Amino acid sequence: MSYPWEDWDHITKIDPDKDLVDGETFEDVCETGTDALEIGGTLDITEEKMERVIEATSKYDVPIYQEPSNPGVVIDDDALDGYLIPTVFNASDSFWITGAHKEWVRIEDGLDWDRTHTEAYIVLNPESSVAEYTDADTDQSAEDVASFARVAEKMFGQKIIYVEYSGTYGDPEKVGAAHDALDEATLFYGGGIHDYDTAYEMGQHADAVVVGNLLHDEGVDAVRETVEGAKDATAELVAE
Ligand SMILES: CC(C)=CCC/C(C)=C/CC/C(C)=C/CC/C(C)=C/COP(=O)(O)OP(=O)(O)O
Ligand SMILES: O=P(O)(O)OC[C@@H](O)CO
Ligand SMILES: [Mg+2]
Repeated sequence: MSYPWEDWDHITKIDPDKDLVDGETFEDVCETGTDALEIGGTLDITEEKMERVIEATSKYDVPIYQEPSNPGVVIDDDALDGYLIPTVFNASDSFWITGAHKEWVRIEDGLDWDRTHTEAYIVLNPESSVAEYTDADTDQSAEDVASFARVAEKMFGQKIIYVEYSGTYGDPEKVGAAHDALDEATLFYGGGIHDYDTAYEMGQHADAVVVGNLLHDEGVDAVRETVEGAKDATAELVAE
């Protein structure tokens, strides 16, 4: 079976709680060359804000996925290509590993399983709200990260492993270790990507890089540069 994310090099994460840079539109975002949009964030996400972004982005060609940070914000909308549901492998509280998921499945009947996928997060920036929120144990060596990645793929059948440094640029060695540990699963990297070089460097280790804050802080021209960095890194790997 093949999955759409296997072809992605670059993902733009839109936080529905944050604005775009003045004068920029969702059409501009879709024209950066990014391969997919993930809509989600940790704080203050409401259904209304989510719906506004889905409505504005669904007119364009780029696939859109919701990444809900809790069961209460999931939007039932045919315009979504699917749902990428996080599970945090290094969370201290099992609520963020399987508990929230159990609640979601208990409350909702008729989930669309064909469009529902999981992302196995390894959260590594202790300063991030996602680390605080999930009480993640971020003190992980490259070997630990590789082992989590392998457990996620081989024992839990995860198709997407996500090394998450949300808000800060991470350690390429740890990202590379996760990549080396995987056979088939797709590796996402996110955190602190802000220009061509950082996208290029992490793009050499991860299958796809995720760019979040940059869109809201700097805008679409900066995002476009990261698309180029990520695409060039992949082109180079393919040529090797
Ligand atoms: C079962 C369902 C439907 C939901 C539960 C989903 C889970 C387990 C969420 C855990 C938290 C998580 C991994 C959320 C993903 C989104 C994310 C990492 C957002 C980044 O958050 P920001 O709001 O940008 O905050 P920081 O950058 O400061 O971390
Ligand atoms: O906001 P940044 O630091 O780009 O991180 C992207 C993403 O991994 C957040 O979940
Ligand atoms: Mg963020």
